[in-house]
Amino acid sequence: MSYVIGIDLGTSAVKALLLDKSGTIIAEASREYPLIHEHSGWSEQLPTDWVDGTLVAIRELVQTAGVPADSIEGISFSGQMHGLVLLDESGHPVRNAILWNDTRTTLECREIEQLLGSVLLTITRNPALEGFTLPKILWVRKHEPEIFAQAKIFVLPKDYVRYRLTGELHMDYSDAAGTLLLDVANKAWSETVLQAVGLPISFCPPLVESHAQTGTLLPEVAASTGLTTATKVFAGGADNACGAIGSGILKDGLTMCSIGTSGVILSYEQGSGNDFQGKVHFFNHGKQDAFYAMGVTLAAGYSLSWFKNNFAKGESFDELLKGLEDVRPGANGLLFTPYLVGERTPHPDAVIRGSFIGIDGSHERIHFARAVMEGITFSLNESVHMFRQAGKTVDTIISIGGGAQNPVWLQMQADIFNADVVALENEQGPGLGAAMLAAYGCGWFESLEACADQFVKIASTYKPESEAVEAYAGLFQIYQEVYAQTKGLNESLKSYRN
Ligand SMILES: Nc1ncnc2c1ncn2[C@@H]1O[C@H](COP(=O)(O)OP(=O)(O)O)[C@@H](O)[C@H]1O
Ligand SMILES: O=C(CO)[C@@H](O)[C@H](O)COP(=O)(O)O
Repeated sequence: MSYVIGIDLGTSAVKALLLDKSGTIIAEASREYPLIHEHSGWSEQLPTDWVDGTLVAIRELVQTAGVPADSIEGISFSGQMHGLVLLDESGHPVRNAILWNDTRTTLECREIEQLLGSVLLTITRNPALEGFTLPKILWVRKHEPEIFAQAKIFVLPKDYVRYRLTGELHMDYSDAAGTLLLDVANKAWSETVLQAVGLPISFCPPLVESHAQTGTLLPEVAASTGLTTATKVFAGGADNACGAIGSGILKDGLTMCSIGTSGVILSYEQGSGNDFQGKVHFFNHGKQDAFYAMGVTLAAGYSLSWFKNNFAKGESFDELLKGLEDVRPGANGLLFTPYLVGERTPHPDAVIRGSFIGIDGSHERIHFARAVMEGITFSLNESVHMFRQAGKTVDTIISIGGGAQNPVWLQMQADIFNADVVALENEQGPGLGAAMLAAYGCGWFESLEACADQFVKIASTYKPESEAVEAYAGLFQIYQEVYAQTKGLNESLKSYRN
């Protein structure tokens, strides 16, 4: 038997899956790592934490699986998007990575808009948003010139890990699309954008397809993980592109909901023709020459983790959420907006922060937990709503990510989205997508679609229930008002944040 490994370099943890040729998951391992929030709106991680976590997770995976090392043919990656890793001449990071949910770069976004005007949207298919990579590069250049002077090239999180495993530097199109430096439709670094911001093309790594082989494991990596130097390493993709592959979103009409640290509603696009005018992100897929559009909630799973860490410390999610199904839709009049680190879709706003509206003396912790989950799902519903307004049919949504582990949340998604919500046998779509890229890259299948037929396994479908759909339709309208009503208040509160 032959095997492949999929690594999902998430924001909360790295998760590794080992699968056989039938798409059965043989073993799983994961390692968490911390986020560093030095100031409100800042979010960093240590690139070495990602590498250490990945090596330990692979070692555990290989030991648990107990399969011969030389039967593990390939390995590939899914990675949290947009995070800036600056490398010096010897390939060492010159500072911490600045992550996708770091919103310190509002001024740099305005600068990019001034330099490029409407050309930016035409080339990169996306507006300048704080989370994207280019504004982070400009921020470091402006605020840390001595550190920036040491930087010779930039990569994204999973590219750095892959580099440390193989010694080779590459970036795939699906992740490059989130940098704001890629000509998305033409699949090339944009000389117009690079010139406008004064960066040389040598600052950008070579581009490859997500299923392309980019090397094999270095001897010291093989030794420390229990793999061999013959293990083929494939580029991999952005976590949302890989999530789409891992949930079979490989043709028009299919939609995915992912609740990880962030939350995403993603819709497949066969060509680059559809123009959403920057209202949703438009990126290259991990499937060659395909695309996807998506709306992003910055603090989706993060909002629930924040709630658990502060009000249920030491408890598991299952303990915190016990009795969730006994609270009716609307959490007894309590509404939450998940703007803990600002928001992206539909309100690109780095200053807005979250609210609980309607706190009542009868509310207990479980009402707050339900309100948090409903608020996250309402935020995602804004993206569903936008896609429907753009003429897309959204009647079935494949739900993945840590949030898909709770059946009450899956039913809540069906009721709020008013669509069938499909759960897979394993919620780790990005890791599965990464493993599928390795399986396809190894030549096990003639297409990603053929691989999906074998690997993507549906567990259950949640149907919308009419009474809850009606209740949520009314609550969603109230939810939509909270942003405008709290925007000014949050602007006034900004100077009190540290
Ligand atoms: N048992 C659970 N029930 C509900 N939500 C959960 C559960 N376990 C994890 N989550 C949610 O999933 C999130 C992590 O999802 P994951 O896909 O692993 O994130 P990432 O890829 O960003 O590291 C957590 O922040 C939490 O909100
Ligand atoms: O910024 C985005 C997408 O544009 C995020 O979706 C990141 O890619 C992080 O993903 P998770 O860690 O939440 O999976």
